[in-house]
Amino acid sequence: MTEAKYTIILVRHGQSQWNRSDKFCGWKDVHLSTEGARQAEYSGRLIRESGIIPTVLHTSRLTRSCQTGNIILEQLNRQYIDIYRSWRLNERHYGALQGRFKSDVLKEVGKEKYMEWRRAYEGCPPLLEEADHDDRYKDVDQSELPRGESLKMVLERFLPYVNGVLIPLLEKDPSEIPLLSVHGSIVRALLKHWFSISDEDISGLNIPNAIPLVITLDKNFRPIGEYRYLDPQSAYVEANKVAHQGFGQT
Ligand SMILES: O=C(O)[C@H](O)COP(=O)(O)O
Repeated sequence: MTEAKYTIILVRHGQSQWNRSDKFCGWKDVHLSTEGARQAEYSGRLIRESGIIPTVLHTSRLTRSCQTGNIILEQLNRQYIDIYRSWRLNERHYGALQGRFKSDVLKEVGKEKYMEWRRAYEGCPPLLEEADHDDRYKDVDQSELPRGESLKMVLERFLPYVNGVLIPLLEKDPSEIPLLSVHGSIVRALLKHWFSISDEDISGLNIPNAIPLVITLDKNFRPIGEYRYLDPQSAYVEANKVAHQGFGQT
């Protein structure tokens, strides 16, 4: 049997205020809703009960991912651990759809286009004229900042973080357990990459808010078995709600 060498915990942030109102969010810096903060607490409890205790936190530069990570660490009484933050862990940039109600976009462009923009691996939403030149991205080569992205583009900008930060940290100390408090598209991109999910199948994968999932890797950073949610039943129910966003039924 292949020996497990590394363990990684991934979690999508808790419900944001725009998740609650079914608006495209992307790089807009929307905070957690009250329910989202409660979900993040639950996430922390699940991790505590699993006994898989993170030793380092990675977040994006978006507040909802930072808030979720902080709440989880508070639940674990581990607010002292190191935190790494990067724009490369940001949600997929939703281009000109950001701030629009999902139901309005669905009505306007029809189901096929709507699903292509939301879920097709190479489906890219209409681009913004200008990238987000926010202070938090001041150290980033401005030509790298997206104006809208497909999941494929997310994977391309996220992999340098996996190979340049995440993996080297684990190689240095294999006992580290990183917690990635991130976004739906980052979780989808990472699962696609590590579990070789096809372009077609990835379009059917939806990620629930704030249900942690655990991945075990061998010494060559190849996954062992399947990834597993710490609360599979809730993950199933909540992922189904995500799938139906915009359709007026949850
Ligand atoms: O950015 C957003 O709007 C959400 O976090 C993800 O939205 P999606 O599930 O429609 O891709």
